[in-house]
Amino acid sequence: MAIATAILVGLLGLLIYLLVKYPDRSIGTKPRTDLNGPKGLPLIGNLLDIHKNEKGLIMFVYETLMEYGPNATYTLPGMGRIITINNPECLEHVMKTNFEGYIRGKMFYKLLHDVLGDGIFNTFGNNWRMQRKLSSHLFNTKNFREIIYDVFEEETKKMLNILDNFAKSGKSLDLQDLFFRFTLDAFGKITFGMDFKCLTNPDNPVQFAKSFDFTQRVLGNRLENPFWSITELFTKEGRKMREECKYLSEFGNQIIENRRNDLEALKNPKDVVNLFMNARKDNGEKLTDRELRDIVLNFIIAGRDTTAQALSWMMYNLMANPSIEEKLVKEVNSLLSEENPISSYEIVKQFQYTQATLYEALRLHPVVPDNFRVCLKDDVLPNGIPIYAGELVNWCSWAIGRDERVWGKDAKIFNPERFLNSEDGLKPNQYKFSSFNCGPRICLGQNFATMEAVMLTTAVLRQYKFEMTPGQKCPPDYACSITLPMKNPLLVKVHHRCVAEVQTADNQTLM
Ligand code: HEM
Repeated sequence: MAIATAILVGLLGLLIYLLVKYPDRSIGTKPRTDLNGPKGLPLIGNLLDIHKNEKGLIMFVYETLMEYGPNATYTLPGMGRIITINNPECLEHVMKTNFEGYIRGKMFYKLLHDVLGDGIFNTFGNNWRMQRKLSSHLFNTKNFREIIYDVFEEETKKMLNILDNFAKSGKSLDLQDLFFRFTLDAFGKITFGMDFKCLTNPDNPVQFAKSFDFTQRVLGNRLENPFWSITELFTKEGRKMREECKYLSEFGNQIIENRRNDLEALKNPKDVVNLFMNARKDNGEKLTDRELRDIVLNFIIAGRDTTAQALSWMMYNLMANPSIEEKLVKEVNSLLSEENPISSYEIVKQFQYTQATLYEALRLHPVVPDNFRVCLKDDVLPNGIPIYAGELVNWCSWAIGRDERVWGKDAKIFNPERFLNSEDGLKPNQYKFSSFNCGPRICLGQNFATMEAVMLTTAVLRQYKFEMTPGQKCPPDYACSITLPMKNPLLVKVHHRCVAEVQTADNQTLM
């Protein structure tokens, strides 16, 4: 009894000590009186501030940016102190000038490892350099001409057929789901010579896609739950996560095994799997099957989800802004025709207004909305703010896209012309427009995704017009994920353009 009482008193004493030591911040963090930021609670810092926000972390960071400016600070249990770098100068410093000084860190590595393993998204240092160098071979002009364009054309034709059926039947269509099917089919063919048949068998749910979506959702939840590694041991979600990760891992292994047994496919020098199978690491060894599997899965995430979400947000914004859609269709009609209904490789770059519309959708709905790095060695930002080793920096492209200090008074308005009228045009400053990331880790697939999205939207919008079915939330809610999918289906009616009714008033509500 006496021992129990002594332990209880000891624990109480420890709790009081911790409460006094960390009165407004998460446990283990040092105070930063030189920085502003939302006051936190004892021991858990700003954890509840994030959870009380419907849009979670991104809205919390946005509100912090509005109230305290681009370099504010907050704390979270498990993550420690986080300093925001929501301005182009600081982002450039972290992502380029002192590139070697910041990494994603052990905590994020562990959080993402079940799904991303040691693939390109989740590695730093030599492993990253090797994967980046090899991956970049896929994106050369020759490949664009010889493989990528042909696959996009073939898949675009399938999309046009599907839309034709929906226009005739008058049934509602989930546009977001269709874009996910399109990008997975196109990407599977280009990178692994594999047809997932998502477009040709629309009623047959692709288990791989379902598992993938589930794991993305859980990764999103993990970002907002510092205790995920414990809670997932006991929850249904945790159990399912382990099952789905196992399925994905076996799926990736199967791709590698099939390839090893397919002598014909092994001869294709441009295929991503082959590229990596033949590659040598710095120590001269070949990659293991496990390493190859991680690379395959990372590529699917990169190629499927991102572009499908960009297309969904672009279409939503066009439906909400008919005058912009009208300008885009005018451009389409000036370059495409009955005889040439799909853009050729040669003219795809001429769809400047369409590309600007895609970038504007990504400016306001960046598919990687939030990002973090851990500081390895004490550092100073260009504006004199010190960052100490172990502290995290955080930038939120979603919040930066809405900041008038960066984008001017109309920051929250959907206006593709801002790209065309600016000096940089369609090559915007990557530290201001960070939707494709920035610095040496800028997205390798930017041109790939741009070409895919422009080819598809121009062919589709020349012939069809979408109308949102009534009763849906505008703008759509975000699903919990590490990327930015819509929470609910994007339901539309499809009309042949010639008979479509013309709407007049733009609805630019975006927040
Ligand atoms: C609209 C479409 C896309 C957007 C907005 C986008 C955006 C991004 C972002 C923000 C990152 C950085 C992620 C991070 O590590 O935090 C990234 C990295 C990457 N993206 Fe994309 N991406 C798109 C499409 C694609 C496509 C289609 C591919 C492949 C064909 C691709 C390949 C990659 C690769 C390989 C990386 C890793 C780069 C590295 O860490 O060195 N992306 N992308």
